[in-house]
Amino acid sequence: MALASGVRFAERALLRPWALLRGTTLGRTEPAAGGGGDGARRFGSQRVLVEPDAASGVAVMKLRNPPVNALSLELLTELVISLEKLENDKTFRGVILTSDCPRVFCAGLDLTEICGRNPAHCAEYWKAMQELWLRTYLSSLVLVAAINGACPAGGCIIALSCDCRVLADNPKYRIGLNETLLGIIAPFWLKDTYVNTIGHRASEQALQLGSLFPPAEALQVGLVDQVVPEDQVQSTALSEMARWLAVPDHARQLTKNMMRKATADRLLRQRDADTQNFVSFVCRDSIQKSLQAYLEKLRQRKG
Ligand SMILES: CCCCC/C=C\CCCC/C=C/C(=O)SCCNC(=O)CCNC(=O)[C@H](O)C(C)(C)COP(=O)(O)OP(=O)(O)OC[C@H]1O[C@@H](n2cnc3c(N)ncnc32)[C@H](O)[C@@H]1OP(=O)(O)O
Repeated sequence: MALASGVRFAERALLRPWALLRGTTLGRTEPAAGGGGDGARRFGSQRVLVEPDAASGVAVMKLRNPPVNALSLELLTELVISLEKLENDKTFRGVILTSDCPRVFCAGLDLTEICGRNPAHCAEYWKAMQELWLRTYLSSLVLVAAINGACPAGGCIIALSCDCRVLADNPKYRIGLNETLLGIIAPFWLKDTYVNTIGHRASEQALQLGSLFPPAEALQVGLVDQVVPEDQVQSTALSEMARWLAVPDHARQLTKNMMRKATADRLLRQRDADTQNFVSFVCRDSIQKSLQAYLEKLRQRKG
């Protein structure tokens, strides 16, 4: 379904979120395997599986957009709506974000959403990306990223927006912002998030070089908080969650807001200009050629 352009994504998501979903089944509720009561029922959508545990107040949210959890417009939309649903349900205090796809947490922007597309589509897509970042970065919930696979670029943005990151110890699971290697540039709000996490000098180096850090280096630079064997990612994420939930919500939430608001406000003040910048940048012929070549390389690499 084509969406009317010119209407802000956030406004539409708030007014009629379901209308944004193309061919999705968001809101479906089904019993979890072996589950019984309400606390064990899972809900979600085609691309986001939510396993809520009402007793602990923690939900596990799994990205499932195979093969690599590329952030399609649909996945972005479903993530925002699932998060909003949990935020509005006072039963929940924390979310563990993880991947349902083997070996990949999230491959970042779905390049097919910005390659060979018209400016209106690119604008709509970018607004959805901004919306997800704003929602996660300012979420009142505790968000723990259980990173069970490769985590480049947009995947790293999602992880960085969480409060805590646990990475599986596998040399193939690299994390970082590799935009420059694709010939594109991380927007200022992404740069700010990086700086807030690993500091100015480390960000300056990593952003320019497009560094993707293997687990030990990611831990050393402060990009993740824990690196653990792959089969312990989930349990470690739960332990981290318990540590964060031990703090009274109001004090933690106000502190989080104090730490993050200025960074988010910077985007909120210039959201339209940021969208325009993105669109005019990615629609340049030279950038389209780079993206096309990069996608081609990814496809050939497979064969
Ligand atoms: C001044 C103005 C400012 C302007 C701002 C401009 C730009 C803003 C940038 C915004 C910031 C965010 C940027 C991004 O996120 S860009 C995306 C970067 N992502 C990557 O570089 C990751 C690419 N993928 C991989 O490295 C690997 O796929 C992998 C994630 C490590 C997984 O490897 P593997 O399991 O071996 O899978 P394959 O490589 O075989 O891939 C399977 C199929 O998936 C397709 N694929 C992979 N990644 C993407 C993607 N990001 N988008 C779309 N499609 C993707 C791949 O081509 C394979 O497809 P096929 O089955 O058809 O061959």
